[in-house]
Amino acid sequence: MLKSVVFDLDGTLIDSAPDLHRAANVVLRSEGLPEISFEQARSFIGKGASVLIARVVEAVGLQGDPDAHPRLLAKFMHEYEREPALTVLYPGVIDALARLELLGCAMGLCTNKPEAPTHIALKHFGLDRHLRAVASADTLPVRKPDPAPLMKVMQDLGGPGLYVGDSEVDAETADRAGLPFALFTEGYRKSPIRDLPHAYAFDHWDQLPGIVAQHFGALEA
Ligand SMILES: O=C(O)COP(=O)(O)O
Ligand SMILES: [Mg+2]
Repeated sequence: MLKSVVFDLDGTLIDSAPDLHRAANVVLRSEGLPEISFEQARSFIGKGASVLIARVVEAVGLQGDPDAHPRLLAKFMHEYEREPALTVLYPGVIDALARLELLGCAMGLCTNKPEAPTHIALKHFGLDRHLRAVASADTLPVRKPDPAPLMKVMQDLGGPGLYVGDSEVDAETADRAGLPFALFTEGYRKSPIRDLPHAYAFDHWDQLPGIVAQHFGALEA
């Protein structure tokens, strides 16, 4: 039986908040504006770069300036499209992906990070060799929580399966796609675990192969 497993990227496979925070503050400094805190940056992640910069613009009180968003977003993309410097894989990710491969899973990615930095990060961390299909924020005209990118990745893998992510956006996306959701609890969610609809939850990647085996085993039984 087909075992499709699709992952979110930021806050799920990689802890990228430090690089996103750094890039946002490089932009703010270039504008002579006050920097944002790490906690602010972390809370702005989830709906892609454009929304992150909209929140930055609001945080520094520039929402009245119509040029601020496009200008800061262009600077941010320039700053962010480079090799990750402060980003790390969550512990156990590579082992878990190797074990999922042994279980015969077809794996893919559905992220709200734009294509260019997505592919730089996947290659940097050696994740690309495990992922047969990828949808980023700009792959389709719509992005998460619209279910279309997730459904496209599942289709590219051969059929529906499990979505694994860390946020409110991911839980909503899986729900709208009619797919089961596994919540990684150590990412960038803002709500309590119980408020995010999920079939499974895990706080360390060494738990995921067991969850996946149980999920598809139950379907086979
Ligand atoms: O870059 C973002 O805002 C979110 O990215 P993610 O969908 O991989 O969590
Ligand atoms: Mg995420």
